[in-house]
Amino acid sequence: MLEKFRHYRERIKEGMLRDMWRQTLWIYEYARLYWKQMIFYTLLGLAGTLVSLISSLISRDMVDIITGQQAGLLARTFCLYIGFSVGNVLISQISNYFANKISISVDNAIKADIFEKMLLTDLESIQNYHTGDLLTRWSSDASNISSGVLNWIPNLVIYTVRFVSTFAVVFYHDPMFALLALIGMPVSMLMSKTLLRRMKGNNERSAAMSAKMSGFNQEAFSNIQTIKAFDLIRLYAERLRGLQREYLTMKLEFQKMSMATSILLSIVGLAVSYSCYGFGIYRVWSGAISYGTMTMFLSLSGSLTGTLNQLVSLVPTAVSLTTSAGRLMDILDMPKEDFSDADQVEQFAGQNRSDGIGIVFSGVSYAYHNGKQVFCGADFLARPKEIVALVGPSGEGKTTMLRLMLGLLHPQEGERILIGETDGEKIAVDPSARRLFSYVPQGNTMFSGTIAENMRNVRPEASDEEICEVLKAACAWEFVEKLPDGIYSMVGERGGGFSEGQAQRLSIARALLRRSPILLLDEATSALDVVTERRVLRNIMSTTEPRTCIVTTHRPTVLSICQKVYRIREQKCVQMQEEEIRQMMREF
Ligand SMILES: Nc1ncnc2c1ncn2[C@@H]1O[C@H](COP(=O)(O)OP(=O)(O)OP(=O)(O)O)[C@@H](O)[C@H]1O
Repeated sequence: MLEKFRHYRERIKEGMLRDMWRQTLWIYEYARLYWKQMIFYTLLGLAGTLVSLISSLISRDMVDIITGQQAGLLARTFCLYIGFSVGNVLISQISNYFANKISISVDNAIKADIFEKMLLTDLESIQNYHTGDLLTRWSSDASNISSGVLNWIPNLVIYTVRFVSTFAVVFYHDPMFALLALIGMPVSMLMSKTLLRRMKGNNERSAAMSAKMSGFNQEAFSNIQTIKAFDLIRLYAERLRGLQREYLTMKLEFQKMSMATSILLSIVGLAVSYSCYGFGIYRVWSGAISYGTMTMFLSLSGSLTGTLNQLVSLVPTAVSLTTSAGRLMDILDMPKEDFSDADQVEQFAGQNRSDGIGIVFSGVSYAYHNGKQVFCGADFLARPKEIVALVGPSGEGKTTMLRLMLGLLHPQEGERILIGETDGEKIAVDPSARRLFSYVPQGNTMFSGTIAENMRNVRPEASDEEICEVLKAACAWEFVEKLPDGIYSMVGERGGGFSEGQAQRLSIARALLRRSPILLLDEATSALDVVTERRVLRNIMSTTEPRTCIVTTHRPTVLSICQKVYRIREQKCVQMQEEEIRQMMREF
């Protein structure tokens, strides 16, 4: 016995069972937040069980009164029976209503929590996952957890209580009959053991397949233009069919296992009910029990077998629950961004509101997780209110430098600090300091909604006048004012309905509205003509806000309005001399 216990303890510590245990503890952390809902849900289930048990007892009395084996008031028993049957229906409907209400609110709460935690995850770590995969984990796996949290534990309690109470009632009337109703139990137990092993692998494969399909669909739908332009419709349609075939083969394989399980369980169920049936007839024939008791036995033996199967079916649910928990834990266990310095940043921002904020990098080295070394001892300085350009060949590290400034990436070596006008004031660059930046990344980053909604994403209290003002500064007003709905015109997904240059100007306007002391423009004016580009940059710097501006560019025309130019090359960031800049402009 002790040996067996040690054996199981060892198995729990290593391998699959250890993972399942860890995942169960993780689910428990969520489950305990919703204990009140779970108790309520459980009580509803138990009330249903109680009412249906009482109905069975009344039905027994009723049959016995009709067949003359028991004296009693038929009308009263009949009314009671009808009353309890209606009560049963009402309780099950009310219980469904509350179960739905609780289920949706718990699902919402868990999803909102997981959504926020996913967004707080370190950028580089989370970007290792395909967005389709992330979406599947957030939607399907989180739903699985919420329904599991709510159903699994209460159902375990409800089914166990139902099983024990039904068994007790039958046992009280006829112990032999009760034991007969349980002859299927060893088979069910054996099945649950086999199911546990097989289901774990199946669930993992199934989740990976769903992530693959969701990734494929999401990528295909967001690249319809490219698929059409390269005449890839047939190729993509064929790829989808390939994925569907793979999905079908996998599902059929699972289905075969489920069929075998169901057939076996049904045969056992049939054997049990026929044995009970035969035994019941024998007991009535021998005068040991009444007709009413036999009817009750038959319905309760069915309920016993049914409840046992429901208990067994909790095994695959538990496995799927822990698999989902494992998939979410992969994401949620990754490093999180730390916003604990928010107060310090607030204070620093207040002290430097009128003089502006600059940024200094000293000896910064950075390599991406895949080992790609981008910087090795790089230095950079932008004093408050300066406009500084970052130039360099494609792929040398300009965008990476801006991500390091935003605290989205963390250098392996070196120091990044934000400075005020006087040298004494400084704070470290970290996620809390991100609120001091406005960023216009490469590509189209507008959200779907109106222009005004896009603007108010960064400053909800902005008035229409303020929005028009920044649109003018970004040279976007000239096309927005011609739109029939002005700032209330709709922007499609990823800036749909606007040209690349127009979307860039809208993005710049949005960044300006944020009124941050440091503005980062990552080739944000690349789609504009040279004259508009210069006008935009001049407007940005001529506003009354004390703004430091860092621009990455491939176009030397911008350089003449910059106070400093840094060149990124061979993992270093070096300030260019006047003559070098002039030479660069001449060669362009
Ligand atoms: N998420 C990432 N993981 C691994 N390597 C990356 C990642 N992002 C960029 N890189 C690599 O880092 C290097 C610098 O990329 P970065 O985007 O900073 O260049 P860039 O100078 O901005 O280029 P461009 O002018 O073309 O925009 C490139 O070699 C790129 O392959």
